[in-house]
Order: sequence, then structure tokens, then C-alpha cells
Amino acid sequence: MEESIVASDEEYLTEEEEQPEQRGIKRKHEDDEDDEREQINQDDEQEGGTQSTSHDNSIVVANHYNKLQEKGLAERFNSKIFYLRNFNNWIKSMLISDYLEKIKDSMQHGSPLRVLDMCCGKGGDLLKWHKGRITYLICTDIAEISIEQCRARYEKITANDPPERKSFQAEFFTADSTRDRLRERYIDPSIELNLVSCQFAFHYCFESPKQAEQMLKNVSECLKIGGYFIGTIPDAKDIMKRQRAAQSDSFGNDVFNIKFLSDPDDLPIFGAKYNFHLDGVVDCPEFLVYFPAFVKLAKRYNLKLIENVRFEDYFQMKIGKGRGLIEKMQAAERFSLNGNRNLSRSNEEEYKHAKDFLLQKGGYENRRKCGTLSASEWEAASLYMTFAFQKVKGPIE
Ligand SMILES: C[S@@+](CC[C@H](N)C(=O)[O-])C[C@H]1O[C@@H](n2cnc3c(N)ncnc32)[C@H](O)[C@@H]1O
Repeated sequence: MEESIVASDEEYLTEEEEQPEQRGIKRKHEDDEDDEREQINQDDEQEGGTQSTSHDNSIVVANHYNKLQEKGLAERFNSKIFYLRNFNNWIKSMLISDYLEKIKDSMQHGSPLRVLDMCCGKGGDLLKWHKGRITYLICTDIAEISIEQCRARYEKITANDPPERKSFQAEFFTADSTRDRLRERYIDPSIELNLVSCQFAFHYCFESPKQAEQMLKNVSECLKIGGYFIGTIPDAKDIMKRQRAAQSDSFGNDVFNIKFLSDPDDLPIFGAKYNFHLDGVVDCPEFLVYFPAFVKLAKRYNLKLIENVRFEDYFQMKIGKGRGLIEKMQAAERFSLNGNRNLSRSNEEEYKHAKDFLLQKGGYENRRKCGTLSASEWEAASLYMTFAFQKVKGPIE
């Protein structure tokens, strides 16, 4: 691949300032500094009345992920979101390797490196942990079948290791990270973790303040001082921006759709619910993560925000280092000015940004080929952001 682009800047600008479309979720937060605390209290009081509905949601999510079939390579290749999934996987690879490096740089050579993969699913990140040469991994997820598949995948990856000297040891259990205390389920509850990773899943805890608190308690409880909490979530600000632009409760394209189940003009900080549909992979309720509330809550658990970066910016930041991996992971599709017989989409509009990019570049760099995502896939990829927190000793200002 000569050059990797996914979209031109003009088409997918991020705006730094808070946009009016944020007001729906912001208003309540601004009204009262202790708003989240109030919501927690209300939650406690109403527990009997609201719990069943709330649990129903977790059951829907668990059932949804349990039902997802493992797809073969051919089926995955023919999916409309083949490159999008690989691109998301590349982002995770870069994020994970970045923080594993930071951890290794700060610890004594030969010290154990222990990781919690919270909401691990079928173990999509197991190879990353293997390549990252960690010592110990805890895998947990609400979906029992996913955990079984994750364990099986781990056995496969480590099958050639001598049993007494596996490349890394691991434990697996089913739990609701938003309700259960994970520590009580660990083989060693006194374990000290270097890294907690929660990929494409933290948003499920924003159903209620109580669930968000439990999730963050689970993150922080066994994390060493100096250890990191990393993840990927939908960017609520961007979702609101798109909802406002669409002037509809439902928007998307042929690969994804978001349908608001809460009133977009009067969103609560917790429980702002929408249904997310992603072609053949996701179709279940999710919750907007109002980021300032996330940061504020995290502080209570001594987790200090290090960075939060939208995927499109993260791509720009990491492409220098991760170009080779993009190609290896097939995280972008080859587009050429000389003809494109093998593109996944026949609609030329899907690659207009790549063509414009090359025509513009070609003038002075003579580039004829680049790597890209179709416009529809990019619209879905650019819904997301990465985040990283560090566990610190004292209270955070
Ligand atoms: C989109 S998948 C991501 C899986 C994995 N982290 C990855 O990146 O491949 C979201 C995962 O979150 C899990 N999940 C959702 N709610 C959960 C909860 N309350 N507790 C634990 N896991 C949960 C789902 O079962 C699912 O496996």
C-alpha cells in the first residue's frame, strides 16, 4: 500500500468546541454539580421498581451476543463490513500495543504483566495479548457462549506451548461487569493488574449511574497505581451531531443504523438509549456515554484521563507506525486510479474521497493507489473514539 487514507479532512471534520447538539445531554448535568450522585440515590430508592426492566436490557444484550455465530473467513470476506471490522481491529491493536509498551517501559524487566479483558466477547483480542507477551489474562463477559468460545480460542492459540510453560496463563468467567463485583470471582482476588481493557463495551454501563459506578469499581479495584484503563466507545457528541443533522430519531446508511429509544431533545445523563444496528454483527440497545460524566465518575475511582481520541484522529496519529499492520490486517481496501475490478462496492460514490485524494496528490506525488474504506464503512468507523485513563494515588482535582 503506497498511502493509506480513509477520508479527506474536509469531509469528516471534528469540531473541538462543544456543539449545540450536545445540549440535550448537557443541560441536566449543568443544572447541578451533584446530579449523577442524585441519580444514584434515586436508583437505589427505585431499585425494586426499575430493576427488572434494567436487567431485561442486560438479558437482551447477553442473548444477542450469545446468538452471534462464529463466521468463517469466506463469509467474513464477503461481508459489507469486512474492512471496517479489520480497521476497528487495527485501532484496538495500536491502542493495546501502545499501552503495553508504556507499561513495559515503566516496569522492571521480567516483572509479570497482568491484564483484565473486560467484556472480552469471543476473545477477539487474544492474539494481541499473545503478541504483547503478557503474563496473565482475566477474560470476562456477560455472554456465556462467548466466554466458552474465548476459552477455546485461547486453548488453540497456546496449543503448541508446553503445558507447564504456556506463553500466558488465563482465566475465564461469565459475569455482568455492571452489576457483579469481579474481584470476588478472580482465582486470586488479591491480583494486581497492570492494564484493564474494555473494547466496544463500556457504553453498556451507562444505563444507570449505579451500573457505571460498579463497572468503574471493577476497573479500578485491582489496578496497580500507574496502571492503565483503555477502551473504545461510540462518541456521544458525534452521535448527537449526526442526529441533529438528520433531524430524525433514526439515521445511518447501508451498514449501520442508530435509532433513538430516548427522546433526543431531553436525554438523561445515564440511560440515554438507542438501538445500534451494524450489518450482521450488532443489533441491540446501547447507551450514550456523556464523556464529562464518565471522566468525573472515573475520578472517584482514582482514574485520571490521559487521552480520548476520535478514531479518525487516532488513525492519523498512528498511521506512521501502523502502516504495515494496516496492510497485514487488511484494514483498508486498495483503491487505484488505474481501475478497480475488485472493490467491495460497485457504487463509485463510495470511493469518491479516495479518488479526489489521489487526483489531488497525484499532481505532485504521482500516486495512483491508496488504501481506503468505503464512505459507508468510514461513516460507521468514525462514530467511535478511544480513551485511556491512568490509576493514580491520591484524589484527582
Ligand atoms: C461489541 S462486543 C466487543 C467484544 C470484545 N471486547 C471485542 O472488542 O471484540 C461487546 C461485548 O460486551 C459484552 N457485554 C455487554 N454488556 C456487558 C455487561 N454488562 N457485562 C459484561 N459484558 C458485557 C457483550 O456480551 C459483548 O461480548
